Amino acid sequence: MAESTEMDYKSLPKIELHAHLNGSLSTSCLTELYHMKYPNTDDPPSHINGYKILDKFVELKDCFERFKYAHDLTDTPKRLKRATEIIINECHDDGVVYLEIRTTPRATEHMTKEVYLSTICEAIIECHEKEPKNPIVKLIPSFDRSKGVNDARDTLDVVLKVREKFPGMIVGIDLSGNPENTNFQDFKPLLQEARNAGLKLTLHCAETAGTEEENMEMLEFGMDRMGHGTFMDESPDTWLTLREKKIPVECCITSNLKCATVPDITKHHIQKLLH
Ligand SMILES: CNc1ncnc2c1ncn2[C@@H]1O[C@H](COP(=O)(O)O)[C@@H](O)[C@H]1O
Repeated sequence: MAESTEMDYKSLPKIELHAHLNGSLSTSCLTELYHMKYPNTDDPPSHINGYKILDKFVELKDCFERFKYAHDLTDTPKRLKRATEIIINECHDDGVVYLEIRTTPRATEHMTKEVYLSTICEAIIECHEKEPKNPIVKLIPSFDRSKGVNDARDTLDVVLKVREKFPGMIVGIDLSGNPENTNFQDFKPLLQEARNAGLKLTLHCAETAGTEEENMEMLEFGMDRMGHGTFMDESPDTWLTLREKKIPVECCITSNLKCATVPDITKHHIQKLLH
């Protein structure tokens, strides 16, 4: 009988470079966190069924709504730590050998932004101590555009402080969040400051149609990697500049195959990049 030539894709070593922490929680992880937060309750309501995008096509703003229930469940150091551990373990099971987790430091009723970031760093270290075969994990704090520039200012101060406590852990800054009604210009000085401090930059860009001017401004400002770049090919100039500058584009298919965050638009985007 002929030997099976089927490839074991799971065990192939992989790198995962675009994992938003609160966007990478599998359904079983969300369920566990739900029971930690709401003990003695029935199973979570059906909306905790992962990030499954049930509609054929969702608008960008709908995606951001979906993070609210993850944010509700990762609002204490204990649950945030558990969420981090689960992501790392699930990535390990998926054959990931190098993982960059990105996340927006969030102050909640139960923790400051500094505690938020430190908790994740501690979880990363503990995971490695418990299981040295776990992936190498680095952290990329995010500026959420929708929260404005003052929030990002505050975040950068915290990031630089936490970086001192956990040397080698924080490798860059991500610009993400809903770009609607925000202006890239406002974030430039802070991003430059981060760059001067030795942090790499990954910027979500061209997330919606009709932002050619801003896309070019971002390309001219420069970045080490681009998040999504979904509508980048709308103008030949920006498309060419992207290619000339050889900026790697991160396609957010899903950080974890257990989450179903693959909207049609991402598939379309991948096809464009491949051609
Ligand atoms: C089209 N896709 C996207 N575009 C832009 N930003 C996105 C995103 N998907 C996720 N985020 C950003 O990541 C946060 C959730 O993870 P963290 O709380 O940071 O761990 C979202 O609230 C959003 O700010």
